Amino acid sequence: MLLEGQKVLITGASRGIGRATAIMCARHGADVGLNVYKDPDATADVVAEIEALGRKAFVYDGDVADATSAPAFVKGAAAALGGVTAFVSNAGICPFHSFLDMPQDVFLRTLNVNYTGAYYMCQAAANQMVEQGGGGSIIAVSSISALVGGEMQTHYTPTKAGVHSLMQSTAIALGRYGIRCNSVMPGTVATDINKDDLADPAKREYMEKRIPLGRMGHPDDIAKVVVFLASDLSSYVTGASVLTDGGMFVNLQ
Ligand SMILES: NC(=O)C1=CN([C@@H]2O[C@H](COP(=O)(O)OP(=O)(O)OC[C@H]3O[C@@H](n4cnc5c(N)ncnc54)[C@H](OP(=O)(O)O)[C@@H]3O)[C@@H](O)[C@H]2O)C=CC1
Ligand SMILES: C[C@H](O)[C@@H]1OC(=O)[C@H](O)[C@@H]1O
Repeated sequence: MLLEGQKVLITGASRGIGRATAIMCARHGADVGLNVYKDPDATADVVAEIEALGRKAFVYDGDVADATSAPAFVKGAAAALGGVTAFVSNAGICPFHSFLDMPQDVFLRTLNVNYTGAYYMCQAAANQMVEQGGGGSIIAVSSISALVGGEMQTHYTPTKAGVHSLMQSTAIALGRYGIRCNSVMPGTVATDINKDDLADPAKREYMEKRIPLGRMGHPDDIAKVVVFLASDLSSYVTGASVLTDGGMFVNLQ
């Protein structure tokens, strides 16, 4: 097991990549702090899976875009689990919308959840790790969309680039405390975030044909990389990004 004795906190842990990451961290020996939002049934399911693995689970239900959520989640989890050794900023939304008529509320909500919320959460986690001493690992779930664009994602792709850049700068700011900061960049993973978009057979076929490995990602494909970045296997990795996309990014022709 790669995370024996670790205390890993994950935002957006009720579904998709966050859920898979929480369960995989527990499989690798970690106790898990789960930030969830408006999804009590899904949360109960994740907690049950974690506890069935013999690990502890702490749940904090709060909007990452609300500045009070970050200290409440981190401090609550640290008290319940006995500290924080790794933090995964995962929560995110992608309400596809055209650029020219992008409603301000859609733009601002996407920015506040995907970037501002990530900033608050990573800052709270870092302060907890500094207070504890002993270093730690902060992982932001960025995206292939940090590197390329999307016609219906003009509000979204900059937030993914933002969290990637945040990891580069926090890696510098926190290195002296032994805290590593890295991003994982998933390609396209079939989850609720893109359920409607990928319901279009033509879009789904286009995306799948771009992927040399011949399939879209599964949430576990991303969770494995997060476990690596949280573990001692990545002890000299900081300020880095791990593109995890089945080869989609490099596939021009
Ligand atoms: N799926 C993909 O193809 C890719 C995803 N990503 C990134 O991965 C991350 C996870 O996405 P994915 O698992 O696919 O999406 P899902 O929609 O499946 O899950 C998103 C999770 O984030 C939570 N969440 C949403 N808004 C908030 C909020 N304001 N506060 C707290 N939690 C919130 C959701 O909780 P609730 O259920 O209550 O809404 C849910 O648990 C995102 O950051 C996304 O940008 C990056 C590249 C590709
Ligand atoms: C929501 C998208 O389908 C998904 O999220 C991203 O970051 C990439 O754009 C993926 O395609």
